This record gives sequence, C-alpha cells and structure tokens, in this order.
Amino acid sequence: MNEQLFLYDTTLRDGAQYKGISFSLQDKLKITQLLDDFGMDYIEGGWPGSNPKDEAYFRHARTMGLRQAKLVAFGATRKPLQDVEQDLQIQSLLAADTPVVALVSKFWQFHVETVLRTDLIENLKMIYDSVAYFKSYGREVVLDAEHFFDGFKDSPDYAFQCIEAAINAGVDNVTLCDTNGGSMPDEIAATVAAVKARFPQLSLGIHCHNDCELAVANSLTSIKAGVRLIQGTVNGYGERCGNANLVSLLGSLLLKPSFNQSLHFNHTVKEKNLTTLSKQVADIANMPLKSDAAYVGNNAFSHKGGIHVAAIAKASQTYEHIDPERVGNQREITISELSGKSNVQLQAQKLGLDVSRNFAQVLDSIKSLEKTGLTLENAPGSFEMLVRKQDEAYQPHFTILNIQINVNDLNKSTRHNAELCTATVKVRVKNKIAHVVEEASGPVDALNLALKKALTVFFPHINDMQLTDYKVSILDPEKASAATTRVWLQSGYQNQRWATIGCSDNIIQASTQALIDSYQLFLIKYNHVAGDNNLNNPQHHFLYSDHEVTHNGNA
Ligand SMILES: CC(=O)SCCNC(=O)CCNC(=O)[C@H](O)C(C)(C)COP(=O)(O)OP(=O)(O)OC[C@H]1O[C@@H](n2cnc3c(N)ncnc32)[C@H](O)[C@@H]1OP(=O)(O)O
Ligand SMILES: CC(=O)C(=O)O
Repeated sequence: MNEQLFLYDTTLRDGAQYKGISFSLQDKLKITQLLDDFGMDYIEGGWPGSNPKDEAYFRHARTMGLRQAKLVAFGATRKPLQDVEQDLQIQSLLAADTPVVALVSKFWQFHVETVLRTDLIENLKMIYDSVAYFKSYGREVVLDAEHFFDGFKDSPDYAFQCIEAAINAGVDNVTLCDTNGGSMPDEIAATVAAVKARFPQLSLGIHCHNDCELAVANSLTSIKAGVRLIQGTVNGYGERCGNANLVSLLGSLLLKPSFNQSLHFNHTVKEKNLTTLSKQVADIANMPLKSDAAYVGNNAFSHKGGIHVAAIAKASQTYEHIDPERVGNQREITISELSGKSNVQLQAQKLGLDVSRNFAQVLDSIKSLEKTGLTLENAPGSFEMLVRKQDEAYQPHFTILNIQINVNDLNKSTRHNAELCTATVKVRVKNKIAHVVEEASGPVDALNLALKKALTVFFPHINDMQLTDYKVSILDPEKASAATTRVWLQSGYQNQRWATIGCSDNIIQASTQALIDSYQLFLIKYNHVAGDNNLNNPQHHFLYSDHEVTHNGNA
C-alpha cells in the first residue's frame, strides 16, 4: 500500500534554537512562504508564549493564505498543578489561532521528577488536560513526546501510560522525540516497532536530533518501522548539533526505491527544488551552506581524484549515486595536483578551450604550481589562464613592465591614512605605455587601484569590473615574516564571478599574480576589443599623481 508521509518543518522553531541563527520577523515570513511553495505539510512557526516576535509572527502568518501547509504553534503542556485556563503559556498558544498546536510533554520519569519536580500522575494529567483543552477548541494536536526513547529505555510502562493519556484526550499525532540525539538506529527501530504494536491506530511522528550524526538515519529507520509524520529542519538547523536535515531526508525519501515505492508525498514536493530551497533558507538565515551537504552541497557532485574523473567521463554513475540535476544541483570537476588528464580535458572543454595537443604540458604545470602552494581547485580563473597561456597563439591583452610600491613614512602624523602607500604601475598595450600612480592606505589596494587605472586608459570598460573578495592564507607560519602567502581573490562583472590565485613569499607578488590573471580574464571574456580607440590616439592623457601629463606613447 502506498501511504502518505507528512512533512513537518520546524526550521522556524527548533531551527531557530541553532547557535548562530537569529531570524527576524521578515525572515520568518519569507521562509514560511518558501516552505509552503515547496510543499511542506506542516510549518511549525515558533513558540508564541516565548517572545513578542513569535506572537507577531503568528498574527502575520495566519493571514498569508498558505496554499499547502498547516501552520503550527508550538508550546508545552500546562504547568504542574495549574489550570489550563490560568496557564499564560497555554493561553498565548490558543491566541496564536493556528489550525495545529504542538505540545512538548515529558515522557521520561527522570525529567518529570528532576525538571518538572512533580509526580508521575500529575504529568499524565498535564498531558491529558493540555491535549483535551486544545481539542475542545477544534485544534489538531501533535504531541511532541520529549525524550521518548530515553524514557522508554527507563520505563516502557510509563512511556505507554503517557501515550494512553494523550490518546484518551483525543490527540491526533504523537511524535516520538530523540531529544538528546543519543539513540542508535537499532534502538529507534525496536522502540518505534514496540509503540506501533501497542497502538496500531495511532498516527506516529519522529523528531530526531543529530548529536551522534544519526538524525537522518534514525528518521529513515523510524519510517520503516511505521512512522508517517517526519519532523526536521532545512539544512539540519536545530538545538546543539541540529535536527534531522529535511533536505537530505527528502533526497533519499524521494529518490530511493526503498522509500519512494511505498510512500507518497504532497504533489508539489519535487526533488528538483531541494538545492534551491536549501540555498534560499541558508541565505535568509545568513548561514554558510555546508559544501559537503548531501545532495545539495557544492561538493556533493564535485570530483577531484583523477581516477574518479576519468571514470565519470565514461559514465557518470561510476562515482555518482544519482544524477545531480535531479535535485537541482550540478556536477563539478576540480583541478589540483591529484588531477589526471581527464580533469584537464573536461574542465577545458567546459570553458570551451582545446587542450587536445597540450594537455600533458598543462597537467605538468598544474602539478608543479601546486607544489609551490598554489591551489587551483578554488580558482578556476587561474586554471583557465594557465591553459590559455600554454597555447602558442595566446596574446596577453597587456604586459606589466614595472611595479613599484612605496610605504610612506608611517610616523608622519599629519599624513592622511589614504596616502600611506603609493603604487606606480607601468603597463604596455601593443605599442603604447601607461605609467600611473595611485595612493591608498594599504599596499595591495594601491597596487590594484594603479593597475586598474592604467588598464582603464586602454580598456575603459574595466571600470565596470570589481574586486568582490580577497582572502589570504599563510602556508608555512613557522617561517614567521618570511612565510609564503597564498592570495585568493574573486572578481565580478554584472552577475558574473571568477576566482584567481597567487602564491609567493611576497604578498605583493602573490596579489599581483592573482590580479593580473583576473584582469586578463575579464578582457578575454567581456571586453573583447573595447578600448582600442584609445590605442589609436597617440596623445592620450595620463594622470600622474595629482598632475596631468601628456604622454606621447614613448615611455
Ligand atoms: C525539547 C525542546 O526543544 S523544547 C523547546 C525549547 N525551546 C525553548 O525553550 C525556547 C523558548 N523558551 C522560552 O522562551 C522560555 O524558556 C519560556 C518562555 C518557555 C519559559 O521561560 P520561563 O518561564 O522563564 O522558564 P524557564 O525557561 O526558566 O524554565 C522552563 C520552565 O518550563 C518547565 N517545563 C519544561 N518542560 C515542560 C513541559 N513539557 N510542560 C510544562 N512545563 C515544562 C520547566 O520545568 C521550567 O519550569 P520552572 O520555571 O517552574 O522551573
Ligand atoms: C520537541 C523537541 O524539540 C525535542 O524533543 O527535541
């Protein structure tokens, strides 16, 4: 029988408990829309009894007209020995006015006695009263059975009594929580099977934490044992090590026959949208997306080892468990000292370059350069330039004749910071020379400004290009101030980005290498012959410091 598996997203509640995440109200509403568009069945939006932002969230979210998802407000069972009508937390949960309410409740005796500091019978009453109260208002109630697996290990009998109290009160779903994330897959399977055997009619959910990096595996195991509602978060955000990652879970649930042949999902859920969902939520959360994230990470289908790439070129299934496009991701071939000829050929082919005659030479250069500390895997722009430079027909757009950097007197207190460093750059293009000076507070900035200014003389379009990122790493810190520096930089033009790299025991030289590759690449790709007008004008004006001088082309 093909049964529906319900997707319950708690990114906005448990995901918000992830260290480093702080959603604004607008963030929460935007994510709600994304989750609804994706096709989640439930969206747990927050805890209205916790803070005014979550209260405001429900006021807004319930008017959004969600197409697919049911909005869930999260809270706890009533306080010990308190009437539900008097319990402010219960009242704010009711006021959130959502079709679904989730109640976290204690299922482990140890917690009842140590944390709630009440007796076991009172906890059963708290469960019963709280569930019955929301049922009397016509709400769908999901009971989050906190620490269910630990509680069950301690006393299966008490864990069952808690479920019975919830069933007697009319609960719609009991979600078994591996709250401390310490359970192993075999324990999850056996416990869910025991609950299913005892309460065959009860709708069961699962909520796993990732403290042993098993949240996804444990969730999948629980589905095999009879769970039909799965809680998780986009990208696995959540308290401590996080929750079950719904993105990875869905990759397997939607694509692996052991799940997709026995289950079905809401019709709008499409594996093709997983990469976009993951990236969009990470972007709103302002969290870096893990490059090794299953299915959707940048590395998920990125191939580095030469043997892998050679095989991929013959048949992609040799080293890919699925076609990356099925989840909206893409294949990537990496260039490094571990490359073989296939890496070079495939990557060059992607760039539209022909290396059929010189791939061995290109490969040798890569391996020699990597030995010096240059890493090409994150700098495809420098790989492209390396391939181009190895071509006999290659003509650089410009040649650097000279670079001088001066650090002015740092002690001169009257000097403005922006004048601390001076860079003089002499560039030749065809038979013309530009010789310019620029000042900045740092030597690399002065160098870049001067280089750009010199090139702009010939290629005005270069002004539209920007440096968008600059990173430095020290390769041999034990050499102290004589250490080798690796400079990685990213450049941008409109919505295009490209990365180049340089490496030297001189930071200016390393930066110059990366900058030259970046500007040459821009001119190859985007400028073509622009700027040639200036080359034909023998009386071009050059700026030298504050003074305008006329240059006749003879440097
Ligand atoms: C497993 C989970 O992830 S559950 C969700 C956890 N998430 C959060 O805690 C985030 C939101 N929390 C909050 O904003 C606050 O903690 C609040 C508003 C809920 C409570 O704040 P406070 O009233 O100041 O209490 P505090 O946070 O110090 O302690 C929690 C109280 O809840 C009680 N409690 C814990 N679980 C339950 C439960 N299932 N049912 C009833 N009460 C509970 C605790 O015993 C404690 O009560 P006490 O104050 O009498 O000792
Ligand atoms: C409910 C919940 O977040 C937990 O038990 O982990």
